[in-house]
Amino acid sequence: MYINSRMKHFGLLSYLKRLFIFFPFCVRGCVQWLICALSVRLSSQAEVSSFFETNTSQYLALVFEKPDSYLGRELTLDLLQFENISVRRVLSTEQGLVAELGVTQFPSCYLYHPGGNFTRLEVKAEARTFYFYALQRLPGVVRSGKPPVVIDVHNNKTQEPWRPFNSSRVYMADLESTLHYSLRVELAAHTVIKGRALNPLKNYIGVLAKYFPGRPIVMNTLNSLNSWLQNQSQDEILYKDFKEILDNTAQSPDTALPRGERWVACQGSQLHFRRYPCGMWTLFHVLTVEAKKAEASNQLEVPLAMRNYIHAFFGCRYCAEHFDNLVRGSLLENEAVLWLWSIHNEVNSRLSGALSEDPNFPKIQWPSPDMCPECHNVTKRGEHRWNKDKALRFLLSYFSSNRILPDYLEDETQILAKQREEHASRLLALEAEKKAERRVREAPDLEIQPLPSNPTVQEEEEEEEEEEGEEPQDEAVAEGEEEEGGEGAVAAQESNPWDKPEMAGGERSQKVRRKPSIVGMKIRRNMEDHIVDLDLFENQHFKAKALQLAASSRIKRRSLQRKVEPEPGPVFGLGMELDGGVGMVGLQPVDADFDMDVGQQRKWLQKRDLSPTGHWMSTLSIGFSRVDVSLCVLLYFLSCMCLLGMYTFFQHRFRLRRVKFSMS
Ligand SMILES: Cc1cc2nc3c(=O)[nH]c(=O)nc-3n(C[C@H](O)[C@H](O)[C@H](O)COP(=O)(O)OP(=O)(O)OC[C@H]3O[C@@H](n4cnc5c(N)ncnc54)[C@H](O)[C@@H]3O)c2cc1C
Repeated sequence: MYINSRMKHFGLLSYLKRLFIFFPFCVRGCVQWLICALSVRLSSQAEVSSFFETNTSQYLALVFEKPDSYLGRELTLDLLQFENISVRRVLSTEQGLVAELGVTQFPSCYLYHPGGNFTRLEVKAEARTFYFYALQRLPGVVRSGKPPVVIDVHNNKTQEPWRPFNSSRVYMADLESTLHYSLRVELAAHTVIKGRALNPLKNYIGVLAKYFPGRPIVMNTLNSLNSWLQNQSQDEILYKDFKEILDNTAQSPDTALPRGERWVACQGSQLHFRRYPCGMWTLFHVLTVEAKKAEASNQLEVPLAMRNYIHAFFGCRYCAEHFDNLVRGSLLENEAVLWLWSIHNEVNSRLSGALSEDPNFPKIQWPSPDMCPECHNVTKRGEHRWNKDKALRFLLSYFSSNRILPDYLEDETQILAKQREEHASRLLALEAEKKAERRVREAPDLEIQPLPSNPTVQEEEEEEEEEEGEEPQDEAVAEGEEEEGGEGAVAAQESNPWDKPEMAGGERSQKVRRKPSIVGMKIRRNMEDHIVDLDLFENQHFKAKALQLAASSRIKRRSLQRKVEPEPGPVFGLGMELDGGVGMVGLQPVDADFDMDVGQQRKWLQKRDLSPTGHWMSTLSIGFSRVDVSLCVLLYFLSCMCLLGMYTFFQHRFRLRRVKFSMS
């Protein structure tokens, strides 16, 4: 009996649970059906002729079809989220309109313009995909709430100059920019690369050295990185050692990877759109195609290297997780080119209309019917099918190394000259430092004070707090310095967002240790000192930048507060919120002068990604000064007192009334 009732109870519970799970889907289905039923309208000649008197749409798309066709309904649903276009079904039985336009083919689509004229929509096949693609690309048709960004072709001071490009070609400048970003910025967030992250790095550099179709100077760099990595027998490497090979500090001839980013086909209409993630996709498509052409014995080498690199290092952890799940769920076919293409299309379909989508470069199922009409097939029932053989042929040609355009590339001799200059100035700085140290040693009466000559923003803020009579809160920097190479050291570096871009690993700790001698010199600077103290100069320069940045980021944070904060969205490298995030800060800062460096990226990764609690804490405390908080507490206290006062007042009145009542 008891068991029976328990069973019933259990059955009811599981029923409720199921209901709870499926309820949202049922509601969604019903809502979609309702929307469809309400918005799919049959049009008559009378309605069409008066359409523009009551509507502000720029176009009216008339889908002429047989009564049993679903095309008009599907297109109405597809285009519901677009502005400036309306869709109407016109049945073949609607004699008036059919005769007026002389329609003989069902289905077919006609556009009705405000001027009163009709034009037939030309598509390769009378099918949903083709119609949808053609209609959403009509001038003026935009996704609701996403107006296209007007690209200012003429350079304005805050944006990079727009580089005109051919949208059906791949550019080497994008690929080199991706390498620069990946190797100098993304990897630099990891002071020590060890354990399970080391193999992905080795494989990534391995496939780059094998298949990257780069210029000789870049290939020399990739090859030296690859052989250096393969010779590392320990299970960890320091990023700063990796960087020395990358920057060719040994000055091997004709070896360099250009610095900086020059996005061309991966340019976005705003600085937070496209760029590095676009470059990453392009790079991996190129590598898979090159591996295929080289008839590599292991066709999975590139997809696996990509998956593991993304998993271990990709700046947008949210994207990496999604990608991981996608790859796990997909069949890693032997045909790597097609595999990556279909995975990419799945990502495109998920992100279509998301906040991270550049309105000027909408996410589509790629290649579009315009780019490769033969890649698209339509079944007899009007369904879309990919022609995979044609798609493979298209991909092999599109990403082929001999079609990659060299436009906008920095000249090789310039790159090498710059590298030599940098090397020379680095040597000069080292020499200056050594001289300074020698001077300190030779002058024993010098008072050595280990003052930090490069205060971080955090330290600045602490100083401010100390001035206000409060204790500094964070001692991570000091602790980190003591534990070089350990977690503390990482924390110390991560807590300093204004580190120089090329400073990583134990380098900073070493620098801090060297400081006393230089700081000591600072006190006696009045003595005619001809040594150029580059450290001091750089410190001042970075400090000024840091303060400027801190001010601008404070302003940004305050303005962001006014927006609705969604769930913590994915953080892309330097803080790009994608796919449901706010989409506020890009891979490149909004101000071109504002060089986001390694330290900043570390701070972003640490604050916004690696530690979700930290993210929320920082989100909660954004923009509230101590005065705000005190005012809040004061107001809270006053309202409590007011409530208490009212309560006692009414209690007193009621008591008086009760007394009066009992007396009478
Ligand atoms: C591994 C990975 C995972 C990501 N996950 C997310 C995520 O979860 N959320 C998020 O918001 N963003 C994510 N991104 C970023 C996102 O996919 C886009 O890269 C970014 O929004 C820029 O889009 P885009 O318009 O430049 O085109 P991209 O999708 O970056 O494509 C770059 C270029 O590749 C070509 N192309 C497009 N589709 C295909 C295809 N199917 N096959 C071959 N070539 C194609 C086109 O020429 C296109 O211009 C991810 C990026 C990567 C590399």
